[in-house]
Amino acid sequence: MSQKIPATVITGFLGAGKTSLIRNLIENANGKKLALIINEFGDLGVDGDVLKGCGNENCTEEDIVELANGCICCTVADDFLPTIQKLLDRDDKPDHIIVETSGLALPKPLVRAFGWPEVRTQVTVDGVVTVIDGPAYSDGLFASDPIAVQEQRENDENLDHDSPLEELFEDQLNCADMIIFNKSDLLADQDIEVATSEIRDRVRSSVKMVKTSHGKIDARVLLGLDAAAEDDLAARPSVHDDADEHEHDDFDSYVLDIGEVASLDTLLAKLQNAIEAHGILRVKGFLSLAGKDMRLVLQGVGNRLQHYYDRDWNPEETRVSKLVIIGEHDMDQSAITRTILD
Ligand SMILES: Nc1nc2c(ncn2[C@@H]2O[C@H](COP(=O)(O)OP(=O)(O)OP(=O)(O)O)[C@@H](O)[C@H]2O)c(=O)[nH]1
Repeated sequence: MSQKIPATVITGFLGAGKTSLIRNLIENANGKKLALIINEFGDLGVDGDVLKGCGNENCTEEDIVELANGCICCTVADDFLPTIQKLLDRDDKPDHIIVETSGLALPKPLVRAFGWPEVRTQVTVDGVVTVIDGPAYSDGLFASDPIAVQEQRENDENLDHDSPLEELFEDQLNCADMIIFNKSDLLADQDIEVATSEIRDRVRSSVKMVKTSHGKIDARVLLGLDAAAEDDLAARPSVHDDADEHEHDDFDSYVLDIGEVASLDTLLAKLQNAIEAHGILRVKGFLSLAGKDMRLVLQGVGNRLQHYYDRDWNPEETRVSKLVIIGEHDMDQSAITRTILD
């Protein structure tokens, strides 16, 4: 029998740096031919577009498949399985498959799908890599709020989990073979030490931990973990093990079309206000600026906004300015829109 193709599952919360890690991997693949399956929460397909912009021969546009119909963990049968089957049916098979889950996905149902008979004979999960947003962890974003949890429990006796963010974080840690503690450039050494030692206490002793900036890590460290995670599910407990599927009702996203931007500074100030006033978790998209030939990529994680020009607008494409906005389910979309557009 021919050797199985290794697949790496990259998981981690919204904006942790998964796409940055993959971009770095494409550029340093040591000649390996990669295929990417990119799953995104929100309808804009920003990550896929950013990665296609790399233009690298290790990973051409045809090697990148986007799955934008919600979280991969809940659409494995409809989306993931046919996609991977198509990759495996190709004449020029990839050397390694990388799957980027959405920041809200639970990794375990995806790993379980690799155990399905049609897949397991041809592919094995080389490793589950969980990317952590270092500063967000240190700011306590994933820590449960014991008082709030207790109050929720008193109102709902069936509630058996912590906050949605804490719960996701726990699942992503429990499933990991490797933890990437990212954005270490934004933290002091002492904070990194405290955070990484807390995290180490929460994961299996075999889990490797690496700190990175901008997802820069040697491909030889990231790939080749040889975990066969699909055969090792029992060691990866999930708070959702007893549920058929998990609800994404805790989170919501919408796309805002803001038209041509006259002043980037004004827009950034309004966005900052909206993020702070409405607890927006993630903003990303492309902007058309008046008088500029290039497309601007805008990325917001928590209250940190970044932007850069990625390429010229093509003469045949319509210049649009669209942002996907992701927050908890009760975010007030019309108030957010007013803050940004008025
Ligand atoms: N300062 C700093 N910024 C980073 C680092 N890694 C990623 N970023 C920035 O964080 C933002 C989000 O990075 P992505 O790589 O898109 O994160 P992601 O996990 O793919 O995001 P989602 O797919 O939306 O969940 C971008 O603006 C990146 O440039 C890092 O190590 N340091």
